[in-house]
Amino acid sequence: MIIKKPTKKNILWIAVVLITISFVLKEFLADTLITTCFMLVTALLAGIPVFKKALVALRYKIIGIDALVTIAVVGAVLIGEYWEAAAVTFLFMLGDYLESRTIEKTRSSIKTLLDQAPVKARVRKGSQEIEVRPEEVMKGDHVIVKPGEKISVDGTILEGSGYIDQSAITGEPLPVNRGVNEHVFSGTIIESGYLIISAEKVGDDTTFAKILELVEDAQDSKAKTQQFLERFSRFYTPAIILLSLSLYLVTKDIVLALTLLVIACPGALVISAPVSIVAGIGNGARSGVIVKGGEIMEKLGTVKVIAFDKTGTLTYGKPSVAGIQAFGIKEREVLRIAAAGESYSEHPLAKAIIQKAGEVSGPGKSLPEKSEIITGKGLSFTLDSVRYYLGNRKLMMDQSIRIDEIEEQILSQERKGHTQVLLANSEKILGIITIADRVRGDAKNAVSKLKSVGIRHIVMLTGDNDRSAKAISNELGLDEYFSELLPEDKVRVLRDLQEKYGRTAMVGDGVNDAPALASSDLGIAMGAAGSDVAIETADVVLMSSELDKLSYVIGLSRSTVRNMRQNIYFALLVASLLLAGVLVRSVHLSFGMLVHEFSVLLVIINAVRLTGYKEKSR
Ligand SMILES: Nc1ncnc2c1ncn2[C@@H]1O[C@H](COP(=O)(O)OP(=O)(O)OP(=O)(O)O)[C@@H](O)[C@H]1O
Ligand SMILES: [Zn+2]
Repeated sequence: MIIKKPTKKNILWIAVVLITISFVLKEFLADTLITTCFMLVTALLAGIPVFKKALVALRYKIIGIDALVTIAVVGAVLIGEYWEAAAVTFLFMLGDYLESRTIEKTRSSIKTLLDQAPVKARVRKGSQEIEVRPEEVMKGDHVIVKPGEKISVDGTILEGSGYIDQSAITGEPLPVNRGVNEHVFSGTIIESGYLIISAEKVGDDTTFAKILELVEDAQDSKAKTQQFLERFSRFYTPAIILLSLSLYLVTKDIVLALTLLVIACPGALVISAPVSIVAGIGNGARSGVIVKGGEIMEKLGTVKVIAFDKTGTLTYGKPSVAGIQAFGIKEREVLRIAAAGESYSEHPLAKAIIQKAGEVSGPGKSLPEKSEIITGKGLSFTLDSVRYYLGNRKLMMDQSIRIDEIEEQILSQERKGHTQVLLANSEKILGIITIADRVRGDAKNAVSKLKSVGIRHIVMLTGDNDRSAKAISNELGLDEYFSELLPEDKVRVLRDLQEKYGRTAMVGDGVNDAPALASSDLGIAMGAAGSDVAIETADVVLMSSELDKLSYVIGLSRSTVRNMRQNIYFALLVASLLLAGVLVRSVHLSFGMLVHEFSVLLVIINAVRLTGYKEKSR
């Protein structure tokens, strides 16, 4: 016969039976050999795991809770307090079991995430469709997804379109429409429609896998408070042993000394901070906000200043050409030259110009012979042996190209919030391309919500011109704006803000603002789904581009910190009450253990409340 290793739960049940029999015997038979035997067996059954753990901890030079309990139990047995020994070990075991069950709850959001992981994929091989596991899909495979099915790779749609529930990645509750050439993510569900996707990232490289990994790491990383508590308990437990030893030497009361050992277990205190943080981070992850660890969770709640990048963050970052003016050449020619010049640029302005040129004169365009990007100003390039300059007024001034005749006109467009891209040869201005980007629909609301949660100073940093920065700043009701900044200027401005107002968070989209994100007290990347750099460098990652998530995550952070404090104070209170009780001799060994385990449980249950945190709607 093969005996299966009994589960924790089964051992617990056996212990329940044993302790009940012991109790009945004790009450009705008083102290007989049988009674004692039952008590000892209970203590042994429930005590051995504790003893083992204590030994393991000792090997790492840690005297922990398990050691305290072991000493107390062995002591109780030695002085003939068998019932106390049985009761203490049983209660400790029960507490331990309930603890691990409840802690599971605070991690439940990770489980929800895990449940969303795709389990199968359908791949087209030749004319056949075969079903494989997601990790077997190769880059470049054509993956087929039907309604109700989960997408198993990150990739681009080759054929078809549909409504996709992206909540697993971005936390956005509403499905989005995606069609040919658009990007889709693993872990999302296609609600209606039919897609053929070219797999670009598979297995552990997908955004979904990255999120999971981040959340897991985040839950392990320790908050300051938690580190402090751990250091504290490293000295605390040996101190308690010394204390109860001296208590014994003074009073000669061994029961008193042993009781002190048990009730002084720092159990509730040690887990008070981590359970809150795990629950808080989990809540965020479910809403598409990844807070990378406890320390950041603690910092977030105390942010005084929020600095937004403009392009792509406060605006949609999808500018389009709103008008073209030409001086001495055709408008089409201005566009053609500009588009050729932008060929190698990744700048959103460049994309707008190239797109417009494509619409006007169809695909197929010329490439520049030499092209040079001038950061924060634009670029210069050579096309058909002519040297051109394309960019803002600063660029033209550097080249001593006169702009006074068109100055008034440029300023008036800029006051409307538009960006003016100027094209010139080495002598004069040839054209002006007016480019408009729209402010995000939820930006204004997000800013006022941030004010209502008490952010003192909200500012915008941009490389764009002063007039359009001002227009947007006024529209959104920002406290201040800084314009015409080079990337290194953004870093400097952030430092000034930090000095003047305190902890500063920088919100960006990760496009040309990475240095700023990295140098602020807290870097918050948004719309990060799909952008690995942003996901990796930022401290807080908003998977979607919903700006409202900012006030939500600040509220969450404050609730988490409050929850953590409640737990710590509660644990300290219980510990000191028990200590007082022991010293006036009204708390017994097993009762002390009962209260102690109960307080641990309450601390966890308090943290579980956080998993249901929602932002109050105003
Ligand atoms: N490729 C380009 N083509 C034309 N103009 C450019 C180009 N790159 C930069 N510029 C000019 O330089 C300015 C500053 O660019 P920069 O990339 O520093 O900021 P931005 O991305 O436009 O704004 P933000 O800082 O809000 O993201 C732009 O507003 C534009 O006038
Ligand atoms: Zn930017």
